Amino acid sequence: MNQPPVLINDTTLRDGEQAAGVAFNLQEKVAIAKFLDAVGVHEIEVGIPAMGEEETLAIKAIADLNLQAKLLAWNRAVISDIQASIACGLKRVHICIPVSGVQISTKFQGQWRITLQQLRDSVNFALDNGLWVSVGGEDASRADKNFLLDVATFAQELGASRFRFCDTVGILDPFATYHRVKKLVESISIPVEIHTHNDFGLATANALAGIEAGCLTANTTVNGLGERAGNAALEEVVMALKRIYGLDVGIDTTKLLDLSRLVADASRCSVPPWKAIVGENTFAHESGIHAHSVLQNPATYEPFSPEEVGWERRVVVGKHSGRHAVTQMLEKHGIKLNSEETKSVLDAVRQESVKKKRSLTTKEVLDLVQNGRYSHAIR
Ligand SMILES: CC(=O)SCCNC(=O)CCNC(=O)[C@H](O)C(C)(C)COP(=O)(O)OP(=O)(O)OC[C@H]1O[C@@H](n2cnc3c(N)ncnc32)[C@H](O)[C@@H]1OP(=O)(O)O
Ligand SMILES: O=C(O)CCC(=O)C(=O)O
Repeated sequence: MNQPPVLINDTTLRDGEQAAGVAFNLQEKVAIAKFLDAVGVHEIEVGIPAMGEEETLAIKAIADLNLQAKLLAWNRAVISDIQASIACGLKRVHICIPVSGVQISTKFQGQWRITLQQLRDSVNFALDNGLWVSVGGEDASRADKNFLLDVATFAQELGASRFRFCDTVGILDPFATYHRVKKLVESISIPVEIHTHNDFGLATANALAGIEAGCLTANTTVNGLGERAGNAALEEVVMALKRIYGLDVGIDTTKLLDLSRLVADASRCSVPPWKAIVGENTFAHESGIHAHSVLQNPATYEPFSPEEVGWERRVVVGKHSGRHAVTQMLEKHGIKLNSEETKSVLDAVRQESVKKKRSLTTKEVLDLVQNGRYSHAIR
């Protein structure tokens, strides 16, 4: 098969797990890696071997699975970090160095030459040990533009096979992302990866802008889990590429919901109902005008069919319902009401929904009909 136009390098097991309070155990890490691989994710950032034994045991267990997906571990520009990655049996490493003034002054006391020396030493060490190397420019979005290009060129000259552009604190918009990444892509010959954060709710849009500007890989996480407001969500990037850009990256989208549930469960971070692609309301219709149309033609209010991402469509009855949805629900249960009776059921539904603060179950609607004792109701 030809290589897809864009590769997904999923970092749920690294940046996803960095979300405050999230801690996967070995079994969960292995299950998530297997699922990512099964849906066709091309690369998995499995974690940070420098964290110690618990983490390295999980990473080794994933490496032993011989998955189709390529595995890489995250490292600082520190030789002992690379040694820890090698000890896990990994063949690919990602090596991060800060590139913005604020990061270099805080972490390296402003000594950018030392930062670059550490990068050189760690990349050389990795290459000498036969590893494939990706270099990450942490806080690239706040870096001096020329310095960023110098670092990326330096990484390329050292022998890195990829450079990751990181919008570490999520401060770019898609337009700025496009221009900055395009400049980077045009300045180096190794592929560029986009890594975005969601501090202003723009992570997915910025990941797409990076891809549009020429990135070959996008760093994503399931459910957008990750540091602070999270990362670009795997399911959003994949579906936007498929449905907005017409780019099929070879991922089985029908499994995205199950994958989301697995990660929500393991992370103990539930997904809000309105969350794109995997939120429980994404294919639920309550409003009368919507339900009336969707019952005839779902395309009126759905961008694509629910089955494409593992959902089923739901038309629910609640405060905003109109008579068409209620009539359809009742007729399915052999109940035919005249228009006055339907209106009266709708009034009761609205009151009950406000009281319960949710839509009603079928049984609750049937009970309302029963309690209304409509003479025309046949069962
Ligand atoms: C933007 C990102 O997401 S970067 C990824 C961040 N992820 C994590 O931090 C999660 C896992 N981290 C950890 O388990 C630990 O922080 C470890 C094992 C990596 C390091 O732990 P410790 O040695 O206890 O150091 P601590 O975390 O307190 O401080 C970080 C150290 O790394 C240095 N450092 C930070 N980034 C880099 C880098 N890219 N390259 C080299 N050194 C770095 C800091 O300057 C500091 O150095 P110092 O100990 O000499 O002062
Ligand atoms: O991989 C890197 O270089 C840094 C990654 C990261 O998590 C970030 O910058 O937000």
